[in-house]
Amino acid sequence: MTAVPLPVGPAPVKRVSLGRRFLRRPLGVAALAVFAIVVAVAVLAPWLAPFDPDHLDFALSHATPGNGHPLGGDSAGRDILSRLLFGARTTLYGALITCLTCVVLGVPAGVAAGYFGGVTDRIASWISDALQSVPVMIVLLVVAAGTGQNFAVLMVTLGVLLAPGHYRIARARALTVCREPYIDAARVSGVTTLRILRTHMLRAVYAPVIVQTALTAGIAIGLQAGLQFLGVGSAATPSWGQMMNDGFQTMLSYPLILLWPSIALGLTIAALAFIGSTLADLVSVRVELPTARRRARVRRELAAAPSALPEAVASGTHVHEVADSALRVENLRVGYATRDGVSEVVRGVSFDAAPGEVLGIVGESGSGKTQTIFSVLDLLPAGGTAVADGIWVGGQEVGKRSPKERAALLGRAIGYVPQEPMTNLDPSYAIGHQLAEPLRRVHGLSKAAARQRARDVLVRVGIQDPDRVLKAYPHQISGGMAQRVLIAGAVAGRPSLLVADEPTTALDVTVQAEVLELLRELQREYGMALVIVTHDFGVVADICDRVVVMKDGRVVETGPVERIFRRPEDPYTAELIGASLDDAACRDELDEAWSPAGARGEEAAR
Ligand SMILES: Nc1ncnc2c1ncn2[C@@H]1O[C@H](COP(=O)(O)OP(=O)(O)OP(=O)(O)O)[C@@H](O)[C@H]1O
Repeated sequence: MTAVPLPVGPAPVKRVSLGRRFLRRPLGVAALAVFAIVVAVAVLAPWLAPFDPDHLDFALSHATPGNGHPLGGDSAGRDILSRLLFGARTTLYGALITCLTCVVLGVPAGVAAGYFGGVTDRIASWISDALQSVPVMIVLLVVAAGTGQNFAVLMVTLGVLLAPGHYRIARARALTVCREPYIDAARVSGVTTLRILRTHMLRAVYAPVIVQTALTAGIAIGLQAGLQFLGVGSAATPSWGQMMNDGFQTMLSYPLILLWPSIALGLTIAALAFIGSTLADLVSVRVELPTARRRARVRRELAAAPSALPEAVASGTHVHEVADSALRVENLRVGYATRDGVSEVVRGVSFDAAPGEVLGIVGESGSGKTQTIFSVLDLLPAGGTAVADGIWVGGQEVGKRSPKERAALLGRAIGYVPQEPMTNLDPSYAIGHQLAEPLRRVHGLSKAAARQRARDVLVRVGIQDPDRVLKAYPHQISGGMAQRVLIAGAVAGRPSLLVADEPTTALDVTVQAEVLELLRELQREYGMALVIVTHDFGVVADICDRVVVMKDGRVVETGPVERIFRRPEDPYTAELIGASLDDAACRDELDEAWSPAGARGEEAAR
């Protein structure tokens, strides 16, 4: 076989900052522009205002727009535009005090409660719950009465009352993050608690806190205007709430006086709400999905890439006729849209597997094994695009079918065993439910029949006490048992093709051997084709008949296991075998096992 020249690795996918992603949302940008104008107006009010906002001119009382007063005059004879511009200052100043108070009190308390838990969490959560049950407006009126209507104190009080919003968000995020393995890693490497809180935890909460702050600012502005409308605050300081109060009293005869501050207030609150919701969208979806146009471009570029098929076929990539294959993949390409074009992660991969055959797809981390398999299953992550000359399952072309039709193959024609047993079982449901539910939904079995089939299949995969396991939750069984459960789920529907993605990586050595043996037994018993993805040539040696070696998204070599071990044609394959089987004793055993007189015999070697 001729070695395929290796391409350079795929271009790294650039991470786009939150700010830049925000600027791609038209609604968010419009809201930000409105808010920026309000801020600019507030800062530049002394220069922009045509008149002193407190200057009284009785001739201007209830004046309609015109005569140098674009928005007219209020009931006391003051220029409405000037008061509106200065009112923006009061409004934003109040919102700023409230938001700062929320952040300063709520975020550290939430992070500490989530990280330390126990008494800290209980006390902080109790205070937060107590604050939430307080009637905000009444407390503000009492504080206004007690402090001589001090505006700053009122806004700080409002911040204290709204701080539970920030607290809850920071606590929830901290609770999730503090269980992450990288936090444990930081702890064991001697990083101080203060540093972990400052770096990892605050970094994790900052995005949702920004969202919450934008929403809180809107709420604070609304409540502040409500207080001013009720007459709280100094009459000497222009504010939108006071202006609304003035307009409200003359609403029927001079409606414009009420209209201007209402528009200013409405626009500012709406802008903050849209900024908040756009940020919330961006924070919850960290990876931006390419638009339909970019996706179509990726598809075109992948399709236009030169085909690797003729050489691959010539070198024995396909050894079965289409009709005789359980799985056949021809010239598969997978790409992701990047800012500079397309990052191609699978580049013209072709292989096939016959019923009853075990095919290993082997390669180092990042070589494209999982992307290849996920393309077959139509489970590529959002943003990934697969293009192929053909994908056949059981002799039927499925690559051009709709996503719904592809999904219908899973659990019926194709079974799938994932890499991480624990994370693939839902902790909220008992094992029995998780096994029986797909049998009922996909195969239409009755509840009792599905449960019986689930029990039978658990027995078949070697679970000693199936009745206990059926009732158990995932955290009550070991990793090895969980993998057996997933294998049971994958074969329960009697698929003709079983795909296993690194099924032993998360298990210890003894359990690995048992799981491989089980897969081999089931594959023989049900006559399935088994496609097993692995980075380990030891696994290939254990159970595979043929192997596809991948690197940088391409097939570098393919052939029967015996031949590949004896005479790897590509230096990369030799290197990979050496890295996996560096124990001389093991190698000797393999050599012996694959001697012409060995168990599998010369006949199987091609
Ligand atoms: N969502 C994604 N967006 C962009 N590139 C991706 C994405 N997922 C995977 N890739 C890239 O695709 C390439 C192949 O990844 P793949 O997961 O198939 O590797 P692998 O051979 O299965 O390795 P491993 O065993 O470590 O999972 C890698 O370079 C990876 O960075």
